[in-house]
Amino acid sequence: MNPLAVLSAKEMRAAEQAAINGGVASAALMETAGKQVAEVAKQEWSKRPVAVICGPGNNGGDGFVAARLLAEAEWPVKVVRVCDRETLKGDAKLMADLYEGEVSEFDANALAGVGLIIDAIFGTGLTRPIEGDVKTALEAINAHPAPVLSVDIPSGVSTDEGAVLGFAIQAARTVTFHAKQPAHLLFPGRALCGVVDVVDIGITGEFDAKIFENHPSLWGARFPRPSWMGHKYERGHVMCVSGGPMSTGAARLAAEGALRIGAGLVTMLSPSAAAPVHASHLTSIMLREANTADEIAGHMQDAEKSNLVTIIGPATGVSEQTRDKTLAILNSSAGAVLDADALTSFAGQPDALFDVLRPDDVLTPHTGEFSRLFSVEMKDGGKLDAARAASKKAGCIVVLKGPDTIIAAPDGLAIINSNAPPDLATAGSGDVLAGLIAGLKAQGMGGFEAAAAGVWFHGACGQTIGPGLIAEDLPKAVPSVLRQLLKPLQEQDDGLTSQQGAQQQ
Ligand SMILES: NC(=O)C1=CN([C@@H]2O[C@H](COP(=O)(O)OP(=O)(O)OC[C@H]3O[C@@H](n4cnc5c(N)ncnc54)[C@H](O)[C@@H]3O)[C@@H](O)[C@H]2O)[C@H](O)CC1
Ligand SMILES: [K+]
Repeated sequence: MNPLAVLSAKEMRAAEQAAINGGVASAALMETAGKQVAEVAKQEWSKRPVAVICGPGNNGGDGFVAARLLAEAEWPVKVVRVCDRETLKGDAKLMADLYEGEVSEFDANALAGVGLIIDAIFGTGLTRPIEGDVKTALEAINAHPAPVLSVDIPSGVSTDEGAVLGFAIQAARTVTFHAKQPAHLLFPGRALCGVVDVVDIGITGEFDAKIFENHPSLWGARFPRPSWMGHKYERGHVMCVSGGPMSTGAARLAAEGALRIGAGLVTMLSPSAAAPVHASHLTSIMLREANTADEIAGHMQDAEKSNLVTIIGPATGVSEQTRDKTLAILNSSAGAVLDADALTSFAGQPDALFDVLRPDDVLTPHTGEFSRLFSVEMKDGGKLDAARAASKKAGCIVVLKGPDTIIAAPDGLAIINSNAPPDLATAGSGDVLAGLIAGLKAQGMGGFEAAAAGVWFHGACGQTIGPGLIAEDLPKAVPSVLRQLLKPLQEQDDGLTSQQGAQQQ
């Protein structure tokens, strides 16, 4: 299975069942899961009194295994149950029976003197909000100074959404099995996991995953690279529609993003009144006047020949005019990246936009713009489903921005990004992102991959700069990230060339 695959709770159960059908004993999976938890505890922490808190299901079963193995390794172990003994069944009961030490019920003294807490209360089987005695136990764990190692997922976090169901554990580290689940990548779940270790428990076989964690290995092979014999006209053209004279910076940030990521030509389409402002800033980016939707349409005419992709939205203003300009782009053969005001200009009449979007167009809303366009209220944990549903509804690629940006395609595929530092939450940062995506699309990447690669680049540039970052820094950081990304790909090429040379000799 692709190591970047992200499985839902249901898919995880199906993968587990497939392994069992293939001849692996379910108790063996649980034994390995518990063993891996104990191994992580031993690797990460020195020997110390540990409390293993076990819940009613198989997550608790993993906890009993970890407790037995840590006790065998002579750790002082205390097992505390947050359920009635009778509720344990199947493999969990078997593992509870195999644990020979004392098991107590959770009370005020349960955590006295412990230096590590293993949270094996709930995993993928959490179905309802945490309340009552269980909540009291979770509160006591969070209030205790010892670090928490969560089994599979911090108890209280919903696997498929990363939302807190009533109350949740704050872990220092989380050991999960076989593959990550959405909650390990989506906030607030991701922050509650601490460091996530994905460990092998012996589940093999292919799985047709629909969700992936963003990484160059998903799209690196299709990432554009300049060739020796190529010229700028083969590297695509990005046009960027500017706002008025007092709002030109956003479009310039987008244009710079597009040029830095490698688009061969970038042109600013500016209202006449704003053209002098741009003229005093732009050097390698071309400047053309375009005041109306018709004039924009005129610039789109040779779109196919130059592989033109047009960005509209950054500070273009929420207006009928922006709507008409957007429609002019979508009714041409130019590709489109629609951001900010271009999206909000269709709030209340989204079908006028959805009817003309093409599958490869890219929308890049932040949560507020998304809610306005798709008329949905965003709740904690609703993001992944909302982005996938929106992509289907709009019939194009949707990039729902945030600390855990989702890139969704109409066929249900989704990528969750995980490399964005919080420093990226700054004015103009999203404008650069629109430019990066358009620049990659103009160079021939499909909308979905261009969006995933653009989002990853944006995060990597943010990491390169770090604290103090302003949006103007992002295009400047692109070359160093490009160098890092293309180096291994270049080495692969060099390897191939030398192999071919050897074969020819
Ligand atoms: N995926 C794998 O291949 C493996 C997973 N393992 C572990 O198994 C758990 C999932 O186990 P499951 O029994 O399905 O669920 P839980 O242990 O999370 O708990 C279910 C249990 O809890 C009750 N319950 C649910 N919500 C609440 C609530 N809010 N309050 C009280 N009680 C609640 C529910 O009724 C059930 O009784 C997975 O996470 C892994 O840790 C295997 O061990 C290895 C293979
Ligand atoms: K847990």
